[in-house]
Formats: sequence, structure tokens, C-alpha cells
Amino acid sequence: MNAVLDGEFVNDQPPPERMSWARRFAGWWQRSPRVPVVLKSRQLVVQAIRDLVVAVLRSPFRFVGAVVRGLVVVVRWWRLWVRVADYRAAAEQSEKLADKFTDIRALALFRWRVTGALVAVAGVVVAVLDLVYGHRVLWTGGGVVAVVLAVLGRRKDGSPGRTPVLAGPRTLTWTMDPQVLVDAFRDAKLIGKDESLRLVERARRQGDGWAVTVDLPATRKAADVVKNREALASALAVDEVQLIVERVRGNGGHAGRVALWVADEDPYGSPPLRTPLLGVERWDAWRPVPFGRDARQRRVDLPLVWTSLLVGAIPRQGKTFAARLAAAGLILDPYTRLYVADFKAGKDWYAAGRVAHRFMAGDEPTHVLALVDWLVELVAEVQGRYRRMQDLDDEMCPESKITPAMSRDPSLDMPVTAIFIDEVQIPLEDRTPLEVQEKKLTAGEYVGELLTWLARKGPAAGIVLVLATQRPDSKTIPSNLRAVLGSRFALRVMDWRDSNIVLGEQMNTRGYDSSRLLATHKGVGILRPDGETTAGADVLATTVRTYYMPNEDWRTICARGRALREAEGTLSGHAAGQDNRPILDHAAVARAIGGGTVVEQTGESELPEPLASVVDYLGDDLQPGRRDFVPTAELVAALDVEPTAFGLRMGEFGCRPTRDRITTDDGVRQVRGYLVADIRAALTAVRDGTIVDGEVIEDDD
Ligand SMILES: Nc1ncnc2c1ncn2[C@@H]1O[C@H](COP(=O)(O)OP(=O)(O)OP(=O)(O)O)[C@@H](O)[C@H]1O
Repeated sequence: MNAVLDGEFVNDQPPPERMSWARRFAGWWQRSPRVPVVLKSRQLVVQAIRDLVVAVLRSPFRFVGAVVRGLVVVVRWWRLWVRVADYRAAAEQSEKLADKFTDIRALALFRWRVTGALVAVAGVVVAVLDLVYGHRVLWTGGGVVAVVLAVLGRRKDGSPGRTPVLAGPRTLTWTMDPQVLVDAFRDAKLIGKDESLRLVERARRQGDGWAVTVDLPATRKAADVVKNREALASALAVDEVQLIVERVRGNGGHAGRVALWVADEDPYGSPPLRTPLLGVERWDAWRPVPFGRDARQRRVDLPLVWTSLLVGAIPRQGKTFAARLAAAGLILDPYTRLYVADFKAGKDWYAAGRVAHRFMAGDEPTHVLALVDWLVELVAEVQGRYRRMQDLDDEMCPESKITPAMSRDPSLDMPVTAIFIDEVQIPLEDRTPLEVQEKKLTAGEYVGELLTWLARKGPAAGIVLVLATQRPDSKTIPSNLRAVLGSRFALRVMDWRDSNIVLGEQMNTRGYDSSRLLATHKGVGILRPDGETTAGADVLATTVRTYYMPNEDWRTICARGRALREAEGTLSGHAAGQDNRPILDHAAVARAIGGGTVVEQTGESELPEPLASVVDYLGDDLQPGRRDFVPTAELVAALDVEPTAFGLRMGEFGCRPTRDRITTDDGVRQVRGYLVADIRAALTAVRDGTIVDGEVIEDDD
């Protein structure tokens, strides 16, 4: 039973002992608090050696400086002593200077005499010793005195001596002496008097400037340093455009770690760079588009698909240029469909007419009405896409979101579609009266509602909205539209309020205010990327100088985009010379966006869930005379919802399930479902405000 098995454990491969020992040692070395931080990375060791060499070379000068300071301190002490300063001050304070004057004078005379006697004695002693032992005495004595003076005159907190009023140029001294940096943080009130900084990485050259990373004392926040950048720039004696302060995030960072970079000179003063897109034959719209460089010359790319962009600035700061950069990336992808509405009516966008599916330039009411038609067409397109996505299998369409493969599949007809509207304030302020579904409103209001709906629902269906405005004020751009525009780019604006309107609430208090940018810095703005995209996860916002793309380069890119589309057979609409009027279904669109002014009444342009999804799903079947009954199972499967919760929510809107007969492949069956008339009634009730988010509002009278 109890078999004893004899055997030898054979291990062909000897354990990699040496390796694991070395690795363990390396791990211990990195983690051990006993190993000095400077010995933990090659970079830091090199930096430490460099610092050592600099310190050795500078030491003679520092020694002489310390001796001179020590001498000054000694002379100053002696003067105070010989003038009987303390006694005199006490007498002055008690207003008895006249009485004590003779005493003070006598004491002062006595101290002068003592001084004279000491000097004479010291002179004689030195002379005798010199005679007896030779000049060695002079050298040794001089050396000892110099060391004593140097110790006395060393630079240190609490050292005796006067605080210099004019400290000379502060710029860059901090790169040599971290204490200067600590003082600057204290002067800028970013740390307290008794607090200090911990140097994570010493100052080192990076690009055309100096970089340093510090840890703030516990409880101090890096976000506050970002916010008070200007005070720190003043303390370091540099212009604030030269000082870049960033929080270090992620694994290597924490809420109190700050990376500083100080440029040698104005980082935006050099000639602008041309867009790298000029050098590529084609681009993939799904890749972030090269947008510009930050002050440290690091590339800043802008993701466009699945988000939308608002560009705002006062005139002539580079809005159109920035929007065109975003367009350039999409133009070079032949699978992208473009709508371009240029309300500036200049020549800036002209070349886009050769690639755009729809294009117009003008600022008349007819152009605004044409834009309304485009937007209505796009809303219907988005609805159609969502409906078609429901029929796709999970492999092709894993969530209700367009994927790169879907956008390039011609059979699905869901290309990434971007709409660029320059000077969007013109259509938004247009007062041409319109009647949409028996509701009267202005064209501007309707454009606002359509854009809001598109910015909210469009990105996931592959619609990219890029809006540029000269007037980023709250009246022009409705707040619910702003709220749903994912990425923002603010070039120079008039004041912090306008900056906040583009970048978002409170951004000025977090240190991002585009009204502080300089007028001469054309094309420089603050980019706040969409937090939903990976590019926006790390930083809240960055100051970017956009690439410079003059008309000539723009034309080249548009011509290249056209050639690519011709080769792929994707040139369509305006660019292909087709008279392609939008196919409009105003009723469906008005239903989708909540029917004109109803939006104003309920304060939002969406129906509450699950009613909205049900209405979306039913589409035209909701019209009287189409479908009478919809089975619960069909809705649950199509909307992918939990049946019990769905039934409860529908009940709150007054829709109770009933039984009805339906014809299936297996014959006629009786199933539970909802009467479409009930859903229609619920819809009317919500729109009339008698039901708000599932709660019945009782009328008082
Ligand atoms: N990245 C850049 N680098 C240097 N100069 C730039 C840059 N971007 C734009 N500019 C310059 O700024 C000027 C204004 O640009 P743009 O026409 O885009 O301004 P805008 O804000 O659209 O003006 P408007 O409000 O009048 O339409 C251009 O003539 C261009 O030379």
C-alpha cells in the first residue's frame, strides 16, 4: 500500500543562481534607503560627478569669498564693540544718553587703547616668532586665521552678516545652488519659512533650458505651484513664458512632485516649424494629428476621432490655422469624409473644396440655412449608423462605437466624417426665423441644438466636430454645446472669462488663462485635450505652439488628399462635382433632438432613458399607422437592457406591458409587449413637461 518510490530529482537546468543573485542585489540597491539616491541611476551618478568637478573647480573662489565675508564680519563686530554700541543703544532707549555720554566716551577710549595694545602685542609676538622660526610662522598663522574667517563667513542660514539688498542677477544661480531654488519657492510663498524642498533630480540641461524635479514638503500640492507659476517666475527672475511647471503624474510622480523647466530665452521667439504632415504621403485619421510643439519642443498630437474640438481666440491669432492643422490629418486619410463650412468666406479654406464632400464659403443667411440642412443630414446619418450598428456582430462592432475597421469598410458606409465650421458664431447668431415641427425658432437656435446633439452623440458614431470662433462668449456659444465639446484650444483672448469659456470653468484658477498669452506669439494657445482620449489622461492642459502651415502647404496637402481619394475611389460630393443635395428627414431629426424649443423647456436636449433608446430604436415606426405593438423581448434584446429594470422604468412613463399576437416563423404566438400608442403618449407627456424623468408632475389646478 505504502509504496516507497526511490528516485533522484534531476534538474537539467541549474538554477540561474548568479543571475538571480545579481538581480536581487540590484533590487536591494534600488530600494535600500542606505544607498544614497545619487548612486541609484547612471544619470544621477554622472550628474553627481559633474557637480563634484564643478564644486572642486569653484572651491578656491568660494574660499576667498568666505574669508572676505569673515573679515567683514569680524571688522563689523569690532566696530560695534569699540563704539560701545550696545551701551549707547540702551542709554538712547532710556533717554539718558546725555547723562551717560562721558561714561560711553571713556569706555570707547579705553577699548581703542585695548585694541591698540593688542595689535602692538600681536605684532611684536609675530615678529619675534618670525625671527626665531622663520616665515613658516607667518604662513601657518595666516592659514589658521583664513580658515577661521572662512568658517565665520560661510554662506549658511543664520550666518552672521548683512543680508544683501541687491543680490545681483538671480537668473540661473539656482541651477548651481539648490538653496536659491528653495529661497525662490519661499519668496513665492509656495512653501513655508521652515520648509524645504527635496531635490529628486538635480538641475540639468534639457533642450534649450534647464530642468529640475523637486518634491514639495508633505501636504503642499504641485497643483498650487502650477497655479502660482507667475510668482515663481518672478522669484526666479524669468518671464513666465520661459517657466514651464508640470505635475509629475503616474507611477513616477505624486501630487507633490513638480517638474520645472526654465528656457534660456523666449521659447516661442524662434521661427515657427512647418507641419510634419508635409513629409508624409498619407495619414491615418485614427492616429492623433501632429498639432504643434510645447515650449520644450516636445511634440503635441491631437486625437480627433471619438472627440470634438473647439478653437477660440480674438481675431488674427491663428484660429483658422489651428483648425486647418486638424483638418490636414483627416484630409490625408482617403477614407475620411469632410464637410467644410467657411463662414469667414476668405481664401483660407478654399483648397479644401477639392477634397470635401460638402463645401461652402459665405456668411449670408442662405449659407446658414444650407448649414442647417447639412447638420440635419448628419443627425439622420448618426441615427442611421447607430441603428445599423445594432445589426453588426460583436466581433465587428464590440460596443456601440465605430472602430477603425468599420470606418474603412465601404460596405458599411460609416467613414469618419468631420465637419469644420470656421467662425461658428455667425450661424449661431443668425436670426432667420424657422419653423421646425410647428415650433418657431431662429436658425441660430436650431444650429445650436443640432450641433449640441451632434457633439453629444456623433463622436462615437465617427462624427468629428471642429468649431472655430472669434467670439468665445457665453451668449454666442450655448453652454450646453460647450459642455459636450471634448477638446478645447484657446489662443489669445481678451480676458480670463473668455478663456474659461473656451477651456472650461475655473481653468484660470488652475493656472490656465489664455488671455495672458502674448499678442506677438501667433499660433500659441492652451490645449485642453479630451480627458476621454488617452492623450488627455496625463495632463490637464498644455501651452502649444501650433505648426505653421501657410496656404501653399495647405494647398499641397489638399491636392495630395484629392489624389489619395481618387486612387481609393472615395472622392465624393462637392469635390467630385456631384450635385448632392442633402436628403432630409426633418421630422425624424426634430424628434431625435427633442423637437426645437422643447429643449429650452426641459433644459436638456435628450429624452430620459430608456424612453430615448426605445424612441431611437423605433424610428419611423413610431408614427401613427406604422407599427401598433412591439414585443418586450425584441426591445430588451435590441437595447441590451435588464428586463425587470426596463419594465419598471417603462412603467414610470405610463407604458404597461400587454399581451398581443405576433406572427413569427413558427406561426402566430402570443407575447408580452408594449403598445406603440402608449410609447407615443409617454413621449408627448415628457415633451409637454407632464412627466420629467419618470416622475409625473401633478397640476395644481
Ligand atoms: N503657428 C503659427 N506660427 C506663426 N504664425 C502663425 C501661426 N498660426 C498662425 N499664424 C499667423 O497668424 C495669422 C492669423 O492667423 P489666422 O488667419 O488663422 O487667424 P484667425 O484667428 O483665424 O483670424 P480671424 O479671426 O481674422 O479669422 C496668420 O496670418 C499667420 O501668419
